[in-house]
Amino acid sequence: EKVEITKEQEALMKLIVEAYNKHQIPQDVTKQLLQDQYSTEENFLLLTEIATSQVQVLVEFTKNIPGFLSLDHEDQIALLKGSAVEAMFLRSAQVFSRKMPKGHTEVLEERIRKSGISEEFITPLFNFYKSVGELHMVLEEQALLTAITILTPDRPYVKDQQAVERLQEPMVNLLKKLCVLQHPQEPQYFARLLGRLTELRTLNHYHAEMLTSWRVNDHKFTPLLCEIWDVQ
Ligand SMILES: CC(C)c1onc(-c2c(Cl)cccc2Cl)c1COc1ccc2cc(-c3cccc(C(=O)O)c3)sc2c1
Repeated sequence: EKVEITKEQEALMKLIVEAYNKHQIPQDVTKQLLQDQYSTEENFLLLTEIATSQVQVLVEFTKNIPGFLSLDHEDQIALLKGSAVEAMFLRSAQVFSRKMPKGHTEVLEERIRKSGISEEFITPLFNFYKSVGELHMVLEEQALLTAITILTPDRPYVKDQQAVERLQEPMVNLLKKLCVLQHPQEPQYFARLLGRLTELRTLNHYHAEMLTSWRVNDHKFTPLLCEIWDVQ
């Protein structure tokens, strides 16, 4: 039967996409990727600055998700802390899937490869970027997938999981309809998108190890990253 987006789904879509477009890392931060110092230290500092800016952007985007601010305040924090790494993998993955202006893609890859991350994490990290790139997600899908990731009910320390499910479910239903409408020739596209969310969960584990190895080599993070990642 014909797939229809309802008026209220249309309104939800508009809110999520507007929030996603409104909250972006400032150009002057990402433009620094093009500067010419490429030492491991310089790359780490640059990625730390971008990640810090990304967390600020993520918090603002999350506050615009309908219903999020009505959740229990401690649950709001638990959702942000639990999803930050996954949301940043999604965000940085978009850079690799769309051809960034002025070759951001190449310099970002170079800087990530030479930022003190051990080889064992580089492989799964770039496999994920490749698998997201192959999906050629449209902006609506990227925005919804980020909101769905943030609204994952079973994050550690979330008390009222049902309240989070009630916010996540309409987003998942909307994304499912969008996928059918955007990719009619690919019925399994929605399943492939959700498969990326599963892959994101495994990347959380790798990221925890990345943080430990950086800290062992006495790398400093910003106060915001220390707070969201419970380090130092
Ligand atoms: C603290 C730091 C060393 C770190 O620790 N782990 C990670 C990480 C790494 Cl490596 C990979 C995945 C996830 C994490 Cl969390 C990072 C760096 O995280 C980030 C986070 C967001 C973004 C957005 C970018 C980006 C570029 C150009 C354009 C745009 C754009 O949105 O236009 C975005 S790069 C970037 C790097």
